[in-house]
Amino acid sequence: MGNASVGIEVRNVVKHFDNFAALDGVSLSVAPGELVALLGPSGSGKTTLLRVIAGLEFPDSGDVLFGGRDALSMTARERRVGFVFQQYALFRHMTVAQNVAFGLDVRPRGARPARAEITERVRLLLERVHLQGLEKRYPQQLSGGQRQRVALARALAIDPSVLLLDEPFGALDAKVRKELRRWLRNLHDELGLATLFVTHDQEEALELADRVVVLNKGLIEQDGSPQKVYDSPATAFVAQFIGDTLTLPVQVTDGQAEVLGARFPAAPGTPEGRAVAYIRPHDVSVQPQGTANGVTAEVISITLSGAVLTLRLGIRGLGELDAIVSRQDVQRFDHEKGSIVTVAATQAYIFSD
Ligand SMILES: Nc1ncnc2c1ncn2[C@@H]1O[C@H](COP(=O)(O)OP(=O)(O)OP(=O)(O)O)[C@@H](O)[C@H]1O
Repeated sequence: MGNASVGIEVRNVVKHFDNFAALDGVSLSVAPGELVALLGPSGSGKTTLLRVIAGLEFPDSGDVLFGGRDALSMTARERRVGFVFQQYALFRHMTVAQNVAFGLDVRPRGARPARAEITERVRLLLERVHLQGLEKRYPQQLSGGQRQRVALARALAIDPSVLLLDEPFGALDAKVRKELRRWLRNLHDELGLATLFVTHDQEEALELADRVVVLNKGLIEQDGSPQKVYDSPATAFVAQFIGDTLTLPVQVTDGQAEVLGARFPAAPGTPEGRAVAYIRPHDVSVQPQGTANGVTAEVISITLSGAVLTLRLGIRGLGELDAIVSRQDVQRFDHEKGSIVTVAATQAYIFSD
């Protein structure tokens, strides 16, 4: 270990497959020591962007810089990218130690460290990913989470200049994913590399990253802190993609629209007239009828979802809407199936139709 970490800069990258623009002019940067999540739905271009950065795909136009140097003129090997894939990345017929050593073993003789040095490096790497003692196991003798940690150790073995992770926890169950998220965050902080982490899981992106870049159809919709992306979605796509939003039709007048009894500003540039309000179930308040401003609704069902309850509400003329409320509120207000309640939005995002 020991090569200085470098930042990644992507400038206006375009990549077509036939006539289809997988990347349609993408710019982003990842500073040394920064962990950036690239978040987007399936097919939005996330993997393509990682492959362009890694040197596995060549862009039609645009630039990729590592530490200010033109990376497009370097081969994939010269870029020294640590890459972790979603799954199937380990060699089944090789032990854990052989898998981790792979990137060093395949180097030409002059550039290959001595056997003893490789063995020692593998030992240190396995310690770093908390898998010491498992050198002789084969991948099928490991849990999914352990396999991905081996994959990370293998990516680190080449002493990478940057780290690219393509849905590394995508195939794991929710509990393991959460544990590995924290573990990865700590490891990233120790390493101080520029890390770009691809995910389609908004919760993972918001919890893990210093910055979230939302990609849709080959274009960046928003690039900002997790809080900014969550609290101030820049586009209708981000509003809809983050936070399990519900939509309601609204009318914009004087740059505002009434949503469930309260007025909220429309996004800058939203034309007057028909528009769409995006509301998160957490931003819907449910009170006993007549005790607050809002609209009248009927509780259609109540579902327990962990520490909170989801109330499905029927609003005449508008349809159905979910509200997430605390158990205390449900008890305090005595909400039950069939109750008539007053519903109000505490936050809403309004974009053109
Ligand atoms: N080699 C290729 N040839 C043709 N089309 C491709 C190729 N690679 C990717 N694409 C297309 O480019 C688009 C972006 O693909 P990409 O794999 O980058 O998306 P993604 O956001 O990583 O999706 P997922 O989350 O499903 O992996 C998709 O429509 C895909 O079908």
